[in-house]
Amino acid sequence: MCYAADATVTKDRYRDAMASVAAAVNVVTTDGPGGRAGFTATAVCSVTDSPPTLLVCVKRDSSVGEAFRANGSLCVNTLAPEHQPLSNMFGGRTPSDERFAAATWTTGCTGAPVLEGALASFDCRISKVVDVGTHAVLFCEVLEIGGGEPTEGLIYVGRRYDSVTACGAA
Ligand SMILES: NC(=O)c1ccc[n+]([C@@H]2O[C@H](COP(=O)([O-])OP(=O)(O)OC[C@H]3O[C@@H](n4cnc5c(N)ncnc54)[C@H](O)[C@@H]3O)[C@@H](O)[C@H]2O)c1
Ligand SMILES: Cc1cc2c(cc1C)N(C[C@H](O)[C@H](O)[C@H](O)COP(=O)(O)O)c1[nH]c(=O)[nH]c(=O)c1N2
Repeated sequence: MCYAADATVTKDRYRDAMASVAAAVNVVTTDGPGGRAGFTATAVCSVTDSPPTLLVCVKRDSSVGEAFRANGSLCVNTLAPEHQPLSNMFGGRTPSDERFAAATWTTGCTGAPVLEGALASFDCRISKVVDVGTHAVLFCEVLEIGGGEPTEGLIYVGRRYDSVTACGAA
């Protein structure tokens, strides 16, 4: 039985292990009094369907984090394989206006940009924020859902992109 992390559980060892965990890729957006912002996130997961709630983890020292807190709302846009270049743009070092110019957007009920062609989009009110280490965990109540039938999804695994085909899809 162990009650404390052993010395081998370093930040690098943790990241190396997490790199082997395949994850869906999302562009998370917001707009409002705190300004428009968006970033690529794999740290997104479903929490409960009653009320429909998901979570998003965002680095607290990132340039985008404050806009999400200030607006109190966001949209999770789940990416298709053709969105890989968009994922790289929203993944850092690209000015915000250039990120948004690279795709077509509509506006969700919260005012957040909704990506045209996203596999699914979840427009949400941020219901709770919990700071854990370097990240803020944003719990988000889903207010509006968009998107079509899933066919192929973009995943990130082994520090690179790949795609998966949904069972039954052509
Ligand atoms: N949760 C996150 O914040 C997260 C997730 C994926 C990628 N990234 C960022 O994207 C870039 C490329 O990542 P990579 O996968 O090629 O190599 P990497 O070695 O930086 O990350 C490997 C894996 O560790 C996890 N991870 C990375 N940074 C993290 C962080 N700060 N907090 C919690 N988990 C983290 C992710 O699952 C990631 O896929 C890096 O700058 C990385 O920080 C961040
Ligand atoms: C594939 C992939 C996956 C993630 C990221 C990157 C990439 C390439 N990044 C990093 C994040 O997108 C990047 O730091 C943003 O651009 C934040 O804005 P600034 O870095 O401050 O411009 C990221 N950041 C974060 O806070 N939570 C996450 O889940 C992820 N996931």
